[in-house]
Amino acid sequence: MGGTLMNQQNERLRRTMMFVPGNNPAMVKDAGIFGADSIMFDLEDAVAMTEKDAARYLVFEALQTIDYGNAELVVRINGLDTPYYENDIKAMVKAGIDVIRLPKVESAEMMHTLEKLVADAEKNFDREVGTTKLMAAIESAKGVVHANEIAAASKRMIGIALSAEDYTTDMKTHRYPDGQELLYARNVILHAARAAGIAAFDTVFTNMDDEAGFYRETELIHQLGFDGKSLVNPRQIAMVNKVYQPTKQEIEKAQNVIAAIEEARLKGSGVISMNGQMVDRPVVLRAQRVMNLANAANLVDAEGNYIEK
Ligand SMILES: CC(=O)SCCNC(=O)CCNC(=O)[C@H](O)C(C)(C)COP(=O)(O)OP(=O)(O)OC[C@H]1O[C@@H](n2cnc3c(N)ncnc32)[C@H](O)[C@@H]1OP(=O)(O)O
Ligand SMILES: O=C([O-])CC(=O)C(=O)O
Ligand SMILES: [Mg+2]
Repeated sequence: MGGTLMNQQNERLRRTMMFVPGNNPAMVKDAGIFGADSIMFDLEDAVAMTEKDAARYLVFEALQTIDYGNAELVVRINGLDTPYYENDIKAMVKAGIDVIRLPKVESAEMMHTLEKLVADAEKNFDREVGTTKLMAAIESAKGVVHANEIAAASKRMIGIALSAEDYTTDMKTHRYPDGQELLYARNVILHAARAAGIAAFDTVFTNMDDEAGFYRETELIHQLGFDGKSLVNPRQIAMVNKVYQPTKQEIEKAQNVIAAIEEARLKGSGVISMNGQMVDRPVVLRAQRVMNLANAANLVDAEGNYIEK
């Protein structure tokens, strides 16, 4: 079973992974001020062919000079079928990027190719081998069919993401408000990620004027169990955080569960009854995730009291 009590407590939250076009100096400069859990510099589809070198150079410089605080730094490199990915990998590893996201992944072999190039770059640029983490974007039927092996392709994997714009094109459909066309892919990707013990990310929502639609989609993927979502705009960050923020009642219940299990543990037991409800390991793990989310949303003070907002 994935995750001990300890690493659940320390789990890095990845609710919001915001795309930042790698060739836009103003956006690259300010990307850290919006509070995204992960900032994802894009060298792929947000960047025109004529701008590929300029974007790589800009992101490389930004990574050396700008303080992005606690945000995880991710770069979406160009695909393995382009002339750009090798230079992307070298520059990003040299700059010390946290995570490389490979787009349009269809097999574990593609991740192995990436891993080999990343390891070579780490050796060349004196970075500790294994420190650059990887993730895969699944954007086609073939990618969905191979999601299990992709998710388990490397020890460096931190997550897999659904990329619904390319995926719906591949499936000869398009995106509908109710998301029925994505239900299978979402569930496959989520199960592949959970089975491999890594994170699952939902896709971007591109209609900036449809707030109700954005909330509807975010509530759905939260209910399914996704860690979070790829985003295209800073305004979407607060909306995702709102959906992922636990309620006062959920927080109080989680605190009671954690207190009860501590008491049980002191008595040498792993299970206890709380108001007639059995509390055991899975209940405790869920409670710890609630507290992790509550702390990230600054909803509890140092004494554990709920902060009314
Ligand atoms: C299918 C795919 O591959 S999707 C992934 C690739 N796509 C992208 O990376 C697109 C990223 N997003 C964007 O470029 C923009 O948000 C757009 C084009 C969608 C909308 O642009 P706008 O209408 O100008 O956005 P908006 O008015 O909300 O911008 C407000 C501020 O946030 C900034 N901003 C907007 N999006 C981003 C972003 N993704 N990253 C950083 N800053 C951003 C704007 O520069 C603006 O800053 P300012 O007030 O200092 O001028
Ligand atoms: O990763 C994403 O959500 C954006 C993307 O490339 C796609 O939807 O094709
Ligand atoms: Mg895509």
